[in-house]
Amino acid sequence: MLKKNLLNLVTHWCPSNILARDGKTKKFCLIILNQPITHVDSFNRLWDNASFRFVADGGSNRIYDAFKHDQRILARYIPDEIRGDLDSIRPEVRSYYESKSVTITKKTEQDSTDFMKCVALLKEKEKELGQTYDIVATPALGGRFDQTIASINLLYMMKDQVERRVILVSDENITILLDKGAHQIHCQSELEGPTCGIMPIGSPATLTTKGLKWDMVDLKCEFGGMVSTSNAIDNDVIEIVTDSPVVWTVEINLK
Ligand SMILES: Nc1ncnc2c1ncn2[C@@H]1O[C@H](COP(=O)(O)OP(=O)(O)OP(=O)(O)O)[C@@H](O)[C@H]1O
Ligand SMILES: Cc1ncc(C[n+]2csc(CCO)c2C)c(N)n1
Repeated sequence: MLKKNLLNLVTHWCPSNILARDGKTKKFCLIILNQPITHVDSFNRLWDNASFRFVADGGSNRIYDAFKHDQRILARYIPDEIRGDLDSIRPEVRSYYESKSVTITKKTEQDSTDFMKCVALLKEKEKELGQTYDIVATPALGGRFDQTIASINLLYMMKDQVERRVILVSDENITILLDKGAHQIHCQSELEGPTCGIMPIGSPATLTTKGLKWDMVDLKCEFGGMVSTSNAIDNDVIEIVTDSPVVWTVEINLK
């Protein structure tokens, strides 16, 4: 390891496990957001690897539209629950999932997005089950910029929940938040890479890394100065030490 934090703790990550075909990933709850499902292969892998599948309001239209060409295929993608303010789900989509006995719950608070309402739903389920699940949300990022920032903000809101991880999966990327401290990211070349980025979105961060094409040594990164974009994985294990939370993103590359 390059450097260690005061407690000598290193956080280990292998986020691309969620896309593995062998289902070796830790249990997670998949939350489907309202963006087009274009990469069906990665969507299928996430669906199959998930323990629960919750849909944020208009995300239901996206599943329906992606698979409606074949009723048998459509019937393979029945979520556990649809939740949100329900201003986006189309009537025929609602009827379809109601006919499949899916619980559809309306929540109208005006301070939380429908993505956040699905996170609240998971917390309710966890209380019942006495177990915590990681969260994988897809298709996340892209589309409306305010929604994209709301999803990144959710990573920051959840960062102190040390028992769970939150992973955003967009068409081309896996994105997570690394809290201040030392991290090892285990990369799988059959699932991800080569391009990656480390972005100090919440505040400036001083970074030391090992395993990247452009490594950093005590380098201050900040908006208005250096932000490590278009970097590349150069080793199976990436080591990162940061004094503030940073966003890690890596390109999906299924082989
Ligand atoms: N245009 C978009 N770009 C990126 N993400 C989106 C977009 N629209 C929706 N989402 C994500 O999908 C979730 C469900 O979307 P929904 O169908 O409720 O649309 P919305 O009513 O515009 O969203 P919200 O009510 O959460 O502001 C949102 O909470 C957000 O995380
Ligand atoms: C300061 C502030 N800015 C924006 C909103 C609006 N808003 C944020 S999340 C949400 C729910 C969307 O379904 C809405 C309407 C707010 N409440 N407070």
